[in-house]
Amino acid sequence: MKQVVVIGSDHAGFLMKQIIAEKLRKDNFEVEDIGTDSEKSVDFAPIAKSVAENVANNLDKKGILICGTGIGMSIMANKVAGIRASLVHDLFSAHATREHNNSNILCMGARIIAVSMACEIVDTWLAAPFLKGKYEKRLDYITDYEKEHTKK
Ligand SMILES: O=C(CO)[C@H](O)[C@H](O)[C@H](O)COP(=O)(O)O
Repeated sequence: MKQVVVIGSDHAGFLMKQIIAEKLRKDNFEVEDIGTDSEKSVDFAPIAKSVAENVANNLDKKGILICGTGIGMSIMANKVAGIRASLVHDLFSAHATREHNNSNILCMGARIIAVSMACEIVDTWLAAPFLKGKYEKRLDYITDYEKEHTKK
């Protein structure tokens, strides 16, 4: 079965999102593009919320969020229980946040890195495995916190 990647951006990340979505389709991923659909100015938070809730409702999926810096997207996405969104602009972090944090959403800033670097980061992040073991125990603390504080 194809790995599903849910992708979203605001206006600042739109062009990078289009290139990454196309690249992922060529690489045989199933891409769910939730917008935005132009460079017209839009708010980042509803898009981040939509991608994060989509991934949280099906943890087999992974998400990618792109805005100018990736910061606003990561702040919003990490409010959703079950989401571990990582702001990444280098290959070491792309690999490490999968191995150590079981990151399920990748956030990037289109005003910070070139598209070629973003594509390399996406490849690295999608390919890296979660190492489990001691890293799983550390994440359990966050999951327990979410369970205690999430309204039912
Ligand atoms: O939300 C952001 C910062 O965390 C993103 O970088 C946005 O893309 C940015 O703020 C958009 O800025 P603009 O002046 O509205 O183009």
